[in-house]
Order: sequence, then structure tokens, then C-alpha cells
Amino acid sequence: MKWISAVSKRTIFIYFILLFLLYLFYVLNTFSVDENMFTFKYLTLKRHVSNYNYVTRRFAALLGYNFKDKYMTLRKPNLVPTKRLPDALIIGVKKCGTRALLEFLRLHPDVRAAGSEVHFFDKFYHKGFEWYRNRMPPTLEGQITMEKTPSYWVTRSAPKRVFAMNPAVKLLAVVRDPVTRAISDYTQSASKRPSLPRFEELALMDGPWGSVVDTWPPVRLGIYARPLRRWLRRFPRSRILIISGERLVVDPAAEMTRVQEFLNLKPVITEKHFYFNSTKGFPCLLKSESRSTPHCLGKTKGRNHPYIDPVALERLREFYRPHNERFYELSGINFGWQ
Ligand SMILES: Nc1ncnc2c1ncn2[C@@H]1O[C@H](COP(=O)(O)OS(=O)(=O)O)[C@@H](OP(=O)(O)O)[C@H]1O
Repeated sequence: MKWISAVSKRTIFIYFILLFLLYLFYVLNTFSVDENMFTFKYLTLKRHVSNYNYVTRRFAALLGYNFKDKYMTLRKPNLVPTKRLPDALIIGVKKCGTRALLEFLRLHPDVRAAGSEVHFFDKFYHKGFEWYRNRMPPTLEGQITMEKTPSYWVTRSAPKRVFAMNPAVKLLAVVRDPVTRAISDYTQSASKRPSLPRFEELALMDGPWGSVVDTWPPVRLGIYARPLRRWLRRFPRSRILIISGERLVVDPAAEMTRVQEFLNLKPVITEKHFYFNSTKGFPCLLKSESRSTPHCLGKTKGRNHPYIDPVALERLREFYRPHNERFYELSGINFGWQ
């Protein structure tokens, strides 16, 4: 419409708006106090407003004003899922129930998580954030993107790197009695290498009465205070949720209530999602995102542990006692491990 100058376009549009307001004023004035009539008039007005909204936008577009895009953006939420960097991370601890926590969280419709461990902050940091973002599932606006990699907990550079990605990221760590954790770690290694020496031989120097080998990874990983101190140098305590691996087994719904609260999620995951499978000895899911029938975590979760000499167990408990105390102090939670 080249023949309409910019000034006259504006004038025509202003006249149009004034005419519309005059009409609204007229309709409002004709309202009766009668209740039924009011409802009817209200609905009629609503329909008129919506019609005129449409006509106004069409008319503005005809005059060369592009109202449409702005209007659509304001009205419609982002309906296209996009890959985003995580808003929350399960950073550890290995063999404490990290898979169970992730699978339970995935029951929530507002949580989207990478299925396998991404290992970005420990192994693949050199690949860059774009690579990392591409490993994430597509998420809708309002949904939380997550991933779990238990080795982040003990990776020295991880706190700094995670902070560089997003200083407001929420961190979750599951912990468990370090003695049981060490046995669980050993059981996993032994399942891959049946020739592995007995646990007691690896964990203690010169048999059950000897001193604890604190350099052996399954033992060292149970000293939770050290890594927690490193994470606390970068993140406030309020940004790290420490979850009891034992409670996650005994009362998963209660622990998930804490988790959902921490992540500002609606409390959707409740006891209705779980049942206790007595054969497995663990809570299992009635249904999940991928399966509509009851199922447990895989065979590698909830393995039978080998018999361990009680003297060796006592030596390990003695060893961990001061470390546990330090961890209780730092975390502000007494986990009550013996
Ligand atoms: N619901 C449920 N089902 C099965 N297993 C459960 C569950 N909740 C917690 N656990 C405990 O999780 C332990 C494995 O921990 P992780 O998933 O962190 O292991 S890993 O680090 O990812 O390998 C695993 O250790 P093991 O018992 O030694 O196999 C379990 O004790």
C-alpha cells in the first residue's frame, strides 16, 4: 500500500482504535443488572473482543504494522523441545544409588534426563559445551534437564567446570555407609574379573587385622568429606542436596519428596509409584516413562554382596569413623553410620 503515507497510516489506525473503544463503551453501557443477562452479555462481549482483536491485527498488518509475530510470541509458550545444558546434576557418589535416584526422578513429567552417563566434566570437557548440550534430551520450557555421572563427585576440576557452565545449577549427591559402598564397588569389579583377590586382602594390609589401605579406590571413595569440601568452595550448601542412599531404599517416596522440593518441582512422585519387590530386596517401579508394567532396576543394581570377615568390617568402620564425623559436620546431617 505505497499510496498511503506513513503519517496517514498512523492516523487511520488511531481512528480505527477510537472507533473500537466507542463500540466497547456502547456494549458495556447496555449491560443489565440481571444476572443471567450479565453472563450472556459478558460472553457476547468476550466474543466481540476476540473478533475485534483479530480484525485489529489484520487491519494493522494491511497498513504495514507487524503486530502478528509479537502477539504470537506473547501468547504461545515455546512448544518446540530444544536441547539445553543441564539445570541439575547428580554428581555422585558411585555405588550409592545414583541410578535409582535418576530413574525415580524420570517419573516426573517435568524432568528430562540423559539416559547414560555423559562424563563431560571428567572425560570430555575438551569437547566443549556445545557437544555437551547435544548429549541432552530435548526439553520443553519449564522442564528440567538433568544427567548423572557419579565420577564428578571426585573429579578435582569438576566443581570449577560445573560453575563455569552455570553457577546456579542444582547439585544432588547420594551417599551411603562407606563400608557397604566399598563392598558394592568391589562386588562390581569382581563381577567383571572373577580372579580378583578377596575384598579383605585388597582393603586391608596383611589380612583382617592389618591397617586399612586408604589408597585403594573402593576405600578412598568412602571418605566423603574431602570431595564435599571441594564442592562447597564453589557452591553454597543450599545448592547441594545430599540424599541418604539407605533412605532411598527404605522409603523412596519420602526421599523423593525432598528431592522434588529441592528442584522446585510439583510433588508428583509419591508412594503410589513404588512397590517393594521382596525377591530383589529393593523398591521397584509400578510404571515409568518407558514401561507401563511393574519393573525393577537392572541386574547390576542390587547385587548380592560376598561374605566379609566381621573383623575386617570392624577395622573399616573404625577407619571411617572420624571421616564420617567430619562429613556429618560439613553436610549438617548425621547419617548414623556405625
Ligand atoms: N531401587 C533400587 N534397586 C536397585 N538398587 C538400588 C535401588 N536403590 C538403591 N540401590 C542401590 O544402588 C546401588 C548402585 O548404585 P549406583 O546406581 O550409584 O551405581 S553406579 O555408580 O551407577 O554404578 C546398588 O548397589 P548394590 O546393592 O551393591 O548393587 C543398590 O544397593
